[in-house]
Amino acid sequence: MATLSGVDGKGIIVTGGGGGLGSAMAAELCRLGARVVVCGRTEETLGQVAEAIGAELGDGRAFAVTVDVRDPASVAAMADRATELLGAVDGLVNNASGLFPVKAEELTPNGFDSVIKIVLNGTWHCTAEVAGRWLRAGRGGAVVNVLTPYAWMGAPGIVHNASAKGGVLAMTRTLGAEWAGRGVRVNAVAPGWMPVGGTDFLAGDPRVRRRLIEAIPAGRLLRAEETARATAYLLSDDASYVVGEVLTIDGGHHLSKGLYEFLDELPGRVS
Ligand SMILES: CCCCCCCCCCC/C=C/C(=O)SCCNC(=O)CCNC(=O)[C@H](O)C(C)(C)COP(=O)(O)OP(=O)(O)OC[C@H]1O[C@@H](n2cnc3c(N)ncnc32)[C@H](O)[C@@H]1OP(=O)(O)O
Ligand SMILES: NC(=O)C1=CN([C@@H]2O[C@H](COP(=O)(O)OP(=O)(O)OC[C@H]3O[C@@H](n4cnc5c(N)ncnc54)[C@H](OP(=O)(O)O)[C@@H]3O)[C@@H](O)[C@H]2O)C=CC1
Repeated sequence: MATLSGVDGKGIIVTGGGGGLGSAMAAELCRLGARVVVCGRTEETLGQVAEAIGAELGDGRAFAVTVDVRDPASVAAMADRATELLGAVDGLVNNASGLFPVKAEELTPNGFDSVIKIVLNGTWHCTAEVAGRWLRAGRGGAVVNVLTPYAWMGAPGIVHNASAKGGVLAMTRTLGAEWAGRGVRVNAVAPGWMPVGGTDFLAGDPRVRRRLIEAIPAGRLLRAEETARATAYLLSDDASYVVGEVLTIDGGHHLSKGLYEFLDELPGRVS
């Protein structure tokens, strides 16, 4: 019986690997057989993530490397170190991000720039560096960008992050088509809200939590591990014909439109 090839034996870089989703993603990719470099700016949290994975799965599976994705020189140094640690880099997950809720009219130019530099420019710097090495070496690889449905829906209250994610969506489709013929695949996952990491603060407010869950047709929140498994698929050779695609994992949240819940009350409806 044929089995899925998965990420077993692959070397993968996860940016923002010290964060809520990044750390869960790194651990799940390692459980699926990968070896992972978690990178970000904070050495301490990265070390804790690598240590926890080591305690669960054994040494030599996860490594911590510092990087500032806004700085191309720092990204190049991270890629050098990741190659030494992993032997070969087969995949890149662009997960690092920045966000704070703000009314658009109150957002300063520097506030807008601060998020664009991390999310849009940072994704580009990492992709250009890592995929550039694959292209020059004449070998393939897989990039997965972490989006969210508001990359195409928009999100009042976070114009900086929504604009950056929209740019990364265009980057995903553009590079997906530009590099597919040379074995470099670029795809994305678009998870809905997970009560982890940068939006954990929302989870404690019962009004926010209830409103978010009510809008999700699947009727529950997403688990970080589910996003990790979707990412693993796109990184794997099973997805070798998947190019410039966005795998949405949001329980139908972005499709939750219309008046379905009022259907039985509408005049003129024949049941
Ligand atoms: C709220 C709506 C929720 C909808 C829920 C539904 C779905 C949820 C989907 C969630 C998707 C998640 C996306 C994410 O990206 S989560 C990741 C979040 N993680 C982080 O943000 C961690 C990293 N963050 C940071 O590094 C910083 O927060 C920052 C992004 C600001 C970057 O730091 P940096 O050091 O570069 O920036 P500064 O602190 O120097 O500030 C730069 C300018 O930005 C202004 N600023 C900063 N914070 C705020 C704030 N809270 N409100 C307003 N303005 C802010 C700051 O004043 C600086 O501007 P000025 O120089 O002009 O003053
Ligand atoms: N949580 C959620 O519900 C959802 C999250 N997402 C996406 O998932 C991803 C992870 O989010 P989440 O885990 O919630 O957030 P976190 O804040 O926990 O993670 C963000 C990570 O990005 C890193 N980072 C920020 N700036 C830089 C930088 N300049 N260079 C390198 N690393 C940086 C941070 O580390 P450090 O500060 O140490 O550098 C941190 O580890 C994001 O792309 C987000 O948009 C998508 C949908 C829903």
